[in-house]
Amino acid sequence: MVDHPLAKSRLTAMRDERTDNGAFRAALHELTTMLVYEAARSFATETFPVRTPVAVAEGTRLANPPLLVPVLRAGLGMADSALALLPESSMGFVGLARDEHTFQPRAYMESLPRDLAGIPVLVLDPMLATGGSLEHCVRLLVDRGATDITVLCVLAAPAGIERLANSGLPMRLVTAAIDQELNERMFIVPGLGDAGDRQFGGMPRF
Ligand SMILES: O=P(O)(O)OC[C@H]1O[C@H](OP(=O)(O)OP(=O)(O)O)[C@H](O)[C@@H]1O
Ligand SMILES: O=c1cc[nH]c(=O)[nH]1
Ligand SMILES: [Mg+2]
Repeated sequence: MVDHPLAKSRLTAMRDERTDNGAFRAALHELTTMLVYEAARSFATETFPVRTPVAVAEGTRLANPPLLVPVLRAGLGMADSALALLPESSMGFVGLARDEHTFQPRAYMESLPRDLAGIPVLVLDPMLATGGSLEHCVRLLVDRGATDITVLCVLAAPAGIERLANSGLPMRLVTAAIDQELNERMFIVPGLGDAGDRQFGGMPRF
């Protein structure tokens, strides 16, 4: 868990029901920068000589930049910030919409490299509620050969964390907070509402 005063203040802005869509997106962008910074702490690096105006120094770069995978829609609000910190990365996309009645994820888009063997993957989705959506997404990645998967969330519910842990899928979770529970509509409590709607507005589901 990323436990930092600045991360907490951005999360507080996102929770506040008075925060409008623009300010919500701005807080999510900034919080994502912090989450990526923390998640990248364990990324493998390699060194190489770099010439300064004075002498040669030892430079450092990521040995294997990760594939970024925002889960549409809500994960889109994390994509730009993640790519700004990891400009060498490529991006794939997964589109999932949770059914309002069954709470099962419905996949409507998938744009991923065919072979992910040897490629670290950073999944971006602000919300881990029941865990159905992220389990579906990570399974897609594992089916393509990914073994090094980090999931970046803003808020996680205990039920979702447990579901991912019990799935047996290889992944590491980085989150800004773990909330109490889910309500009868499977929303995180106290949570922040619907992270997609709060960024992009409500829309009729097709
Ligand atoms: O853990 P779960 O119970 O599966 O719920 C979490 C999912 O719900 C939200 O997406 P949503 O389905 O609302 O789609 P949206 O991003 O288009 O709003 C969120 O971004 C996750 O993907
Ligand atoms: O609380 C929740 C649960 C699922 N998806 C959201 O956007 N928010
Ligand atoms: Mg939503």
